[in-house]
Amino acid sequence: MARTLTLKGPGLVQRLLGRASWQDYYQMTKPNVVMLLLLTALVGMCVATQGWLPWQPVVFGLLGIGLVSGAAAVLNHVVDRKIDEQMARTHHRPLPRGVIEAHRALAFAAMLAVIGSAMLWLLVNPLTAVLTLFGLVGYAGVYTMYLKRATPQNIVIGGLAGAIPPLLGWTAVTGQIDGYPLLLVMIIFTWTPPHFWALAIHRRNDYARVNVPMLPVTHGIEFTKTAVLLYTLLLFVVGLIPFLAGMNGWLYAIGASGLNLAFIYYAVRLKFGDEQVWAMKTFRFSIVHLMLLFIVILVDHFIA
Ligand code: HEM
Ligand SMILES: CC(C)=CCC/C(C)=C/CC/C(C)=C/COP(=O)(O)OP(=O)(O)O
Repeated sequence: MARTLTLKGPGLVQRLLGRASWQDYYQMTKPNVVMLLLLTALVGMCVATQGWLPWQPVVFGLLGIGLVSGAAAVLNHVVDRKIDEQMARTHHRPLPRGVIEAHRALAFAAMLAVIGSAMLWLLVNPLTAVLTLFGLVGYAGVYTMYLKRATPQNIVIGGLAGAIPPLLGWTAVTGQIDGYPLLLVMIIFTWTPPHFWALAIHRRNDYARVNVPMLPVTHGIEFTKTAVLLYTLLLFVVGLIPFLAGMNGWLYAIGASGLNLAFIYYAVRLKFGDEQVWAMKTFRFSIVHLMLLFIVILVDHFIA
Protein backbone atom coordinates (compact mmCIF):
# COMPACT_ATOMS: atom_id res chain seq x y z
CA MET A 1 0.00 0.00 0.00
CA ALA A 2 1.38 3.40 -1.00
CA ARG A 3 2.12 5.66 1.89
CA THR A 4 2.25 9.42 1.68
CA LEU A 5 4.66 11.30 3.85
CA THR A 6 2.85 14.14 5.54
CA LEU A 7 4.82 16.77 7.41
CA LYS A 8 3.18 17.99 10.58
CA GLY A 9 3.76 21.62 11.54
CA PRO A 10 6.05 24.12 9.85
CA GLY A 11 9.16 23.05 7.92
CA LEU A 12 12.70 23.55 9.18
CA VAL A 13 13.24 26.85 7.35
CA GLN A 14 9.96 28.26 8.62
CA ARG A 15 10.79 27.15 12.16
CA LEU A 16 14.11 29.00 11.91
CA LEU A 17 12.50 32.13 10.49
CA GLY A 18 9.58 32.15 12.94
CA ARG A 19 6.57 34.15 11.83
CA ALA A 20 8.65 36.32 9.52
CA SER A 21 9.42 35.90 5.84
CA TRP A 22 12.93 35.97 4.43
CA GLN A 23 12.17 39.47 3.14
CA ASP A 24 11.79 40.68 6.73
CA TYR A 25 15.28 39.39 7.52
CA TYR A 26 16.67 40.86 4.32
CA GLN A 27 15.13 44.25 5.12
CA MET A 28 16.91 44.32 8.50
CA THR A 29 20.28 44.29 6.73
CA LYS A 30 19.50 47.76 5.20
CA PRO A 31 20.29 46.41 1.72
CA ASN A 32 20.26 49.76 -0.12
CA VAL A 33 22.69 51.30 2.34
CA VAL A 34 24.94 48.21 2.15
CA MET A 35 24.89 48.35 -1.69
CA LEU A 36 26.19 51.92 -1.64
CA LEU A 37 28.78 50.99 1.00
CA LEU A 38 29.94 48.19 -1.30
CA LEU A 39 30.25 50.56 -4.24
CA THR A 40 32.59 52.71 -2.15
CA ALA A 41 34.56 49.59 -1.12
CA LEU A 42 34.84 48.52 -4.76
CA VAL A 43 36.18 51.95 -5.66
CA GLY A 44 38.76 51.57 -2.86
CA MET A 45 39.80 48.28 -4.50
CA CYS A 46 40.03 49.82 -7.96
CA VAL A 47 42.14 52.84 -6.97
CA ALA A 48 44.53 50.41 -5.24
CA THR A 49 45.03 48.47 -8.47
CA GLN A 50 46.68 49.18 -11.79
CA GLY A 51 45.30 46.94 -14.53
CA TRP A 52 43.14 43.88 -13.83
CA LEU A 53 41.61 43.47 -10.40
CA PRO A 54 42.59 40.30 -8.51
CA TRP A 55 39.33 38.31 -8.42
CA GLN A 56 39.67 36.62 -5.01
CA PRO A 57 40.00 39.69 -2.75
CA VAL A 58 37.38 41.48 -4.83
CA VAL A 59 34.73 38.74 -4.70
CA PHE A 60 35.31 37.58 -1.11
CA GLY A 61 36.18 41.09 0.05
CA LEU A 62 32.85 42.50 -1.17
CA LEU A 63 30.90 39.49 0.13
CA GLY A 64 32.60 39.65 3.53
CA ILE A 65 32.23 43.43 3.92
CA GLY A 66 28.58 43.14 2.79
CA LEU A 67 27.80 40.38 5.30
CA VAL A 68 29.46 42.16 8.24
CA SER A 69 27.82 45.50 7.34
CA GLY A 70 24.47 43.69 7.11
CA ALA A 71 25.11 42.21 10.56
CA ALA A 72 25.81 45.70 11.93
CA ALA A 73 22.51 46.92 10.47
CA VAL A 74 20.58 44.02 12.04
CA LEU A 75 22.18 44.78 15.43
CA ASN A 76 21.05 48.41 14.98
CA HIS A 77 17.47 47.10 14.57
CA VAL A 78 17.77 45.08 17.78
CA VAL A 79 19.25 47.89 19.90
CA ASP A 80 16.77 50.48 18.56
CA ARG A 81 13.63 48.32 18.60
CA LYS A 82 11.93 50.33 21.37
CA ILE A 83 12.47 53.76 19.78
CA ASP A 84 11.77 52.39 16.29
CA GLU A 85 8.33 51.37 17.58
CA GLN A 86 7.50 55.01 18.36
CA MET A 87 8.83 56.66 15.21
CA ALA A 88 6.62 57.05 12.14
CA ARG A 89 9.53 56.26 9.79
CA THR A 90 10.49 53.00 11.51
CA HIS A 91 7.45 51.57 13.31
CA HIS A 92 6.78 49.11 10.48
CA ARG A 93 10.19 47.40 10.85
CA PRO A 94 10.10 43.66 11.63
CA LEU A 95 11.06 43.94 15.33
CA PRO A 96 8.58 46.71 16.28
CA ARG A 97 5.88 44.89 14.28
CA GLY A 98 6.62 41.83 16.37
CA VAL A 99 7.19 39.42 13.48
CA ILE A 100 10.83 38.82 14.47
CA GLU A 101 11.87 38.33 18.08
CA ALA A 102 15.09 39.97 19.32
CA HIS A 103 16.82 36.61 19.93
CA ARG A 104 16.20 35.50 16.35
CA ALA A 105 17.53 38.81 14.98
CA LEU A 106 20.62 38.46 17.21
CA ALA A 107 21.23 34.93 15.95
CA PHE A 108 20.87 36.19 12.36
CA ALA A 109 23.34 39.03 13.01
CA ALA A 110 25.80 36.63 14.63
CA MET A 111 25.56 34.28 11.65
CA LEU A 112 26.21 37.09 9.14
CA ALA A 113 29.08 38.51 11.21
CA VAL A 114 30.79 35.14 11.73
CA ILE A 115 30.51 34.05 8.08
CA GLY A 116 31.58 37.49 6.81
CA SER A 117 34.54 37.82 9.20
CA ALA A 118 35.74 34.26 8.55
CA MET A 119 35.56 34.88 4.81
CA LEU A 120 37.58 38.09 5.17
CA TRP A 121 40.13 36.54 7.55
CA LEU A 122 40.69 33.32 5.57
CA LEU A 123 40.13 34.34 1.96
CA VAL A 124 41.16 38.03 1.96
CA ASN A 125 43.44 39.02 4.84
CA PRO A 126 43.28 39.44 8.64
CA LEU A 127 43.82 43.23 8.46
CA THR A 128 40.63 43.68 6.40
CA ALA A 129 38.73 41.35 8.73
CA VAL A 130 39.81 43.35 11.81
CA LEU A 131 39.11 46.77 10.24
CA THR A 132 35.66 45.58 9.10
CA LEU A 133 34.90 44.45 12.65
CA PHE A 134 35.93 47.94 13.83
CA GLY A 135 33.25 49.22 11.44
CA LEU A 136 30.67 46.89 12.99
CA VAL A 137 31.61 47.83 16.56
CA GLY A 138 31.75 51.54 15.60
CA TYR A 139 28.27 51.51 14.10
CA ALA A 140 26.36 48.96 16.19
CA GLY A 141 28.25 49.52 19.45
CA VAL A 142 29.66 53.04 19.69
CA TYR A 143 27.09 54.89 17.54
CA THR A 144 23.86 52.96 18.10
CA MET A 145 24.29 51.93 21.74
CA TYR A 146 25.97 55.09 23.02
CA LEU A 147 26.49 58.18 20.83
CA LYS A 148 23.01 58.24 19.31
CA ARG A 149 21.39 59.01 22.67
CA ALA A 150 24.35 60.96 24.10
CA THR A 151 25.17 63.93 21.85
CA PRO A 152 23.92 65.84 18.76
CA GLN A 153 27.38 65.17 17.27
CA ASN A 154 26.42 61.45 17.27
CA ILE A 155 26.34 61.07 13.50
CA VAL A 156 29.48 63.14 12.95
CA ILE A 157 31.58 60.81 15.11
CA GLY A 158 29.57 57.68 14.22
CA GLY A 159 29.94 58.60 10.55
CA LEU A 160 33.49 57.23 10.67
CA ALA A 161 32.12 53.67 10.70
CA GLY A 162 30.07 54.23 7.55
CA ALA A 163 33.00 56.01 5.90
CA ILE A 164 35.48 53.14 6.32
CA PRO A 165 34.56 50.86 3.34
CA PRO A 166 36.95 52.48 0.77
CA LEU A 167 39.80 51.72 3.20
CA LEU A 168 38.49 48.15 3.56
CA GLY A 169 38.48 47.79 -0.22
CA TRP A 170 42.04 49.09 -0.40
CA THR A 171 43.38 46.80 2.35
CA ALA A 172 41.54 43.82 0.82
CA VAL A 173 43.66 44.23 -2.31
CA THR A 174 46.96 45.53 -0.90
CA GLY A 175 47.08 44.17 2.67
CA GLN A 176 48.13 47.56 4.03
CA ILE A 177 46.79 50.97 5.07
CA ASP A 178 47.71 53.94 2.90
CA GLY A 179 47.03 57.65 2.51
CA TYR A 180 44.96 57.54 -0.71
CA PRO A 181 41.99 55.51 0.61
CA LEU A 182 41.90 57.79 3.67
CA LEU A 183 41.06 60.65 1.29
CA LEU A 184 37.98 58.67 0.20
CA VAL A 185 37.12 58.01 3.85
CA MET A 186 37.33 61.76 4.47
CA ILE A 187 34.91 62.43 1.62
CA ILE A 188 32.23 60.10 3.05
CA PHE A 189 32.91 61.38 6.57
CA THR A 190 32.23 64.98 5.40
CA TRP A 191 29.23 63.89 3.31
CA THR A 192 27.46 62.12 6.19
CA PRO A 193 26.27 65.16 8.22
CA PRO A 194 24.45 66.87 5.32
CA HIS A 195 23.11 63.44 4.22
CA PHE A 196 21.62 62.67 7.61
CA TRP A 197 20.73 66.12 8.96
CA ALA A 198 18.62 66.86 5.86
CA LEU A 199 16.51 63.81 6.76
CA ALA A 200 16.59 64.67 10.49
CA ILE A 201 15.13 68.12 9.72
CA HIS A 202 12.20 66.39 8.03
CA ARG A 203 11.87 63.84 10.87
CA ARG A 204 12.57 66.23 13.75
CA ASN A 205 9.33 65.40 15.59
CA ASP A 206 10.04 61.66 15.44
CA TYR A 207 13.39 62.17 17.18
CA ALA A 208 11.95 64.65 19.69
CA ARG A 209 9.22 62.14 20.65
CA VAL A 210 11.77 59.46 21.55
CA ASN A 211 14.26 61.90 23.18
CA VAL A 212 17.07 61.22 20.74
CA PRO A 213 19.20 64.39 20.73
CA MET A 214 19.57 64.84 16.97
CA LEU A 215 20.81 68.31 15.96
CA PRO A 216 17.40 69.71 14.82
CA VAL A 217 15.94 68.69 18.21
CA THR A 218 18.72 70.19 20.35
CA HIS A 219 19.75 73.21 18.25
CA GLY A 220 16.69 73.87 16.08
CA ILE A 221 15.94 73.72 12.36
CA GLU A 222 17.72 76.96 11.37
CA PHE A 223 20.99 75.96 13.03
CA THR A 224 20.84 72.53 11.40
CA LYS A 225 20.21 74.06 7.98
CA THR A 226 23.31 76.22 8.46
CA ALA A 227 25.33 73.16 9.51
CA VAL A 228 24.17 71.29 6.38
CA LEU A 229 25.26 74.20 4.19
CA LEU A 230 28.66 74.52 5.92
CA TYR A 231 29.36 70.80 5.55
CA THR A 232 28.52 70.89 1.84
CA LEU A 233 31.00 73.79 1.46
CA LEU A 234 33.59 71.77 3.38
CA LEU A 235 32.83 68.77 1.15
CA PHE A 236 33.62 70.89 -1.91
CA VAL A 237 37.12 71.54 -0.50
CA VAL A 238 37.69 67.98 0.75
CA GLY A 239 36.53 66.73 -2.65
CA LEU A 240 39.41 68.57 -4.33
CA ILE A 241 42.09 66.81 -2.27
CA PRO A 242 42.22 63.55 -4.31
CA PHE A 243 43.00 65.74 -7.35
CA LEU A 244 45.54 67.92 -5.51
CA ALA A 245 47.22 64.82 -4.04
CA GLY A 246 47.59 63.27 -7.50
CA MET A 247 45.26 60.33 -6.87
CA ASN A 248 42.77 61.45 -9.52
CA GLY A 249 42.93 63.62 -12.63
CA TRP A 250 41.01 66.45 -14.29
CA LEU A 251 37.98 64.36 -15.13
CA TYR A 252 37.53 63.71 -11.42
CA ALA A 253 38.20 67.34 -10.46
CA ILE A 254 35.51 68.57 -12.86
CA GLY A 255 32.98 65.80 -12.08
CA ALA A 256 33.41 66.03 -8.32
CA SER A 257 33.25 69.82 -8.30
CA GLY A 258 30.06 69.75 -10.40
CA LEU A 259 28.42 67.25 -8.05
CA ASN A 260 29.57 69.11 -4.95
CA LEU A 261 28.29 72.42 -6.38
CA ALA A 262 24.93 70.73 -6.98
CA PHE A 263 24.91 69.55 -3.33
CA ILE A 264 25.67 73.15 -2.24
CA TYR A 265 22.77 74.31 -4.43
CA TYR A 266 20.38 71.95 -2.59
CA ALA A 267 21.78 73.08 0.78
CA VAL A 268 21.28 76.76 -0.14
CA ARG A 269 17.69 76.08 -1.24
CA LEU A 270 17.14 74.25 2.05
CA LYS A 271 18.71 77.04 4.11
CA PHE A 272 16.72 79.86 2.49
CA GLY A 273 13.64 77.93 1.40
CA ASP A 274 10.87 75.78 2.82
CA GLU A 275 12.18 72.70 4.63
CA GLN A 276 8.92 70.87 3.94
CA VAL A 277 10.00 70.85 0.31
CA TRP A 278 13.81 70.95 0.40
CA ALA A 279 14.79 68.69 3.31
CA MET A 280 13.76 65.43 1.63
CA LYS A 281 14.93 66.67 -1.78
CA THR A 282 18.37 67.32 -0.26
CA PHE A 283 18.41 63.93 1.51
CA ARG A 284 17.49 62.05 -1.69
CA PHE A 285 20.00 64.03 -3.70
CA SER A 286 22.75 63.18 -1.17
CA ILE A 287 22.41 59.49 -2.04
CA VAL A 288 22.52 60.06 -5.81
CA HIS A 289 25.42 62.48 -5.24
CA LEU A 290 27.61 59.97 -3.37
CA MET A 291 26.84 57.21 -5.87
CA LEU A 292 27.75 59.42 -8.85
CA LEU A 293 30.83 60.80 -7.08
CA PHE A 294 32.25 57.32 -6.60
CA ILE A 295 31.36 56.36 -10.19
CA VAL A 296 33.27 59.46 -11.34
CA ILE A 297 36.30 58.30 -9.31
CA LEU A 298 36.06 54.90 -11.03
CA VAL A 299 35.75 56.35 -14.53
CA ASP A 300 38.59 58.79 -13.89
CA HIS A 301 40.78 55.95 -12.59
CA PHE A 302 40.19 53.67 -15.55
CA ILE A 303 40.05 56.01 -18.52
CA ALA A 304 41.88 59.18 -17.58
C1 HEM B 1 26.30 57.69 10.80
C2 HEM B 1 26.15 57.71 9.49
C3 HEM B 1 24.80 57.65 8.80
C4 HEM B 1 23.57 57.93 9.30
C5 HEM B 1 23.18 58.36 10.70
C6 HEM B 1 22.62 57.66 8.22
C7 HEM B 1 21.25 57.74 8.35
C8 HEM B 1 20.34 57.35 7.40
C9 HEM B 1 18.93 57.27 7.62
C10 HEM B 1 18.23 57.59 8.92
C11 HEM B 1 18.38 56.85 6.46
C12 HEM B 1 16.90 56.65 6.20
C13 HEM B 1 16.55 55.23 6.19
C14 HEM B 1 15.08 55.04 5.96
O1 HEM B 1 14.50 55.72 5.10
O2 HEM B 1 14.54 54.21 6.67
C15 HEM B 1 19.44 56.65 5.51
C16 HEM B 1 19.25 56.22 4.24
C17 HEM B 1 20.27 55.89 3.39
N1 HEM B 1 21.60 56.00 3.65
FE1 HEM B 1 22.44 56.79 5.30
N2 HEM B 1 23.29 57.26 7.11
C18 HEM B 1 24.61 57.23 7.42
C19 HEM B 1 25.64 56.85 6.61
C20 HEM B 1 25.46 56.36 5.34
C21 HEM B 1 26.53 55.86 4.51
C22 HEM B 1 28.01 55.84 4.91
C23 HEM B 1 25.97 55.45 3.35
C24 HEM B 1 26.62 54.86 2.13
C25 HEM B 1 27.84 55.02 1.78
C26 HEM B 1 24.53 55.68 3.45
C27 HEM B 1 23.64 55.39 2.47
C28 HEM B 1 22.28 55.50 2.58
C29 HEM B 1 21.33 55.05 1.58
C30 HEM B 1 21.67 54.42 0.22
C31 HEM B 1 20.07 55.30 2.09
C32 HEM B 1 18.72 55.00 1.42
C33 HEM B 1 18.19 53.71 1.98
C34 HEM B 1 16.89 53.26 1.36
O3 HEM B 1 16.26 54.00 0.62
O4 HEM B 1 16.51 52.11 1.66
N3 HEM B 1 24.27 56.24 4.66
N4 HEM B 1 20.63 56.97 6.10
C1 LIG C 1 31.34 47.10 8.68
C2 LIG C 1 30.69 48.39 8.47
C3 LIG C 1 31.28 49.25 7.44
C4 LIG C 1 29.59 48.62 9.19
C5 LIG C 1 28.65 49.68 9.33
C6 LIG C 1 28.03 50.29 8.21
C7 LIG C 1 26.59 50.65 8.27
C8 LIG C 1 25.57 49.56 8.18
C9 LIG C 1 26.30 51.94 8.25
C10 LIG C 1 24.92 52.40 8.14
C11 LIG C 1 24.75 53.83 8.47
C12 LIG C 1 23.30 54.11 8.78
C13 LIG C 1 22.23 53.69 7.85
C14 LIG C 1 23.00 54.72 9.88
C15 LIG C 1 21.61 55.02 10.31
O1 LIG C 1 21.41 54.53 11.58
P1 LIG C 1 20.26 55.13 12.46
O2 LIG C 1 20.04 54.20 13.61
O3 LIG C 1 20.53 56.55 12.81
O4 LIG C 1 19.03 55.12 11.46
P2 LIG C 1 17.66 54.33 11.51
O5 LIG C 1 16.81 55.10 12.46
O6 LIG C 1 17.15 54.38 10.09
O7 LIG C 1 17.96 52.92 11.97
